[in-house]
Amino acid sequence: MSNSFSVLVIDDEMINLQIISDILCDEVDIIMAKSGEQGVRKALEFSPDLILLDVIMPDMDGFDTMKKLSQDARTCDIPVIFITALNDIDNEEKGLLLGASDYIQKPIHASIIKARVALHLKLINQHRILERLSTIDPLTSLANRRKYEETIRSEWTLMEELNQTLSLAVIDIDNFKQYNDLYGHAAGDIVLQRVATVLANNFIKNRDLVARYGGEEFVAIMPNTLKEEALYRINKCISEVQDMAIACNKKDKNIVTISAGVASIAPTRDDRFEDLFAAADKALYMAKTSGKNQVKCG
Ligand SMILES: Nc1nc2c(ncn2[C@@H]2O[C@H](COP(=O)(O)OP(=O)(O)OP(=O)(O)O)[C@@H](O)[C@H]2O)c(=O)[nH]1
Repeated sequence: MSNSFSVLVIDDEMINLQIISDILCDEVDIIMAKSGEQGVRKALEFSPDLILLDVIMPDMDGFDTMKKLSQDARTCDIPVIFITALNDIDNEEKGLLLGASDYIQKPIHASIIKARVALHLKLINQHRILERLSTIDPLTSLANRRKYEETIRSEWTLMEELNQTLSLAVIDIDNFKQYNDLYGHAAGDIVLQRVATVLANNFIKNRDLVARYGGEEFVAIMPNTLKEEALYRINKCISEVQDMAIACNKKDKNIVTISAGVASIAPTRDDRFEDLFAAADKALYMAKTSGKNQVKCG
């Protein structure tokens, strides 16, 4: 595979699969499926960017295939374009009401298929850019608070279902006001970026998420992570920031450090993720009042 987009084509006629593939293969990677069932399987396996779906097929027709795709959280957001010989208004309406992004009538015209697919890929690209802009902190390139809120909710639910431990760390740069006052806001921004890089390099397991919560405060979500492991990883971050030895006081050579609070829980229906954050935040307060440059547990 070499193109930046992949398109799954589902059609029971091999000749149609071949024609559509020949039309699009210079612009996109093509995945072919010869039935609705195979199409659903390949959609799950390859997560294509777009699906071109025939309507009239034996066993599971295009409409049923569309219903199956929209019932699964892993495939429901993949845009679908029907390509069909059914050219009456009722079926077109039915396809669009099922959630299809477009409806192209057969016989296949290369220029129409190319233009419609290009249009939808452009929309998909724009959607991704917007999504990225709305979830990334521009200064540090970490996830932003919005993404954190979204992720903590979904991980909380998943950890409850799987009966696994969720660890959360709240991390804050020490004496940052003093640093800003001494070296200026632009230099402070560079410190934020360097600390963010340390955190990003240490929270890379499975579905870990590290986000800039606001100002000089960060959060790290560690799904399926026990408190001991969370503490080990946070202590590693604290050491690495210290080892960078970013000077923060010209006279006595103080350096930039971070403090953190960690809390862990295997959530049950009676627990609230807001309380996990509050416990980690309280532990951060203890770390600050105990001398900073350390982690405490909630
Ligand atoms: N350069 C820069 N500074 C920021 C940014 N966001 C917040 N700050 C600064 O972070 C500092 C936070 O100060 P405080 O809340 O007093 O915290 P602190 O000085 O680190 O004190 P402790 O947390 O108790 O160690 C303030 O000076 C804010 O202006 C940012 O995006 N860039």
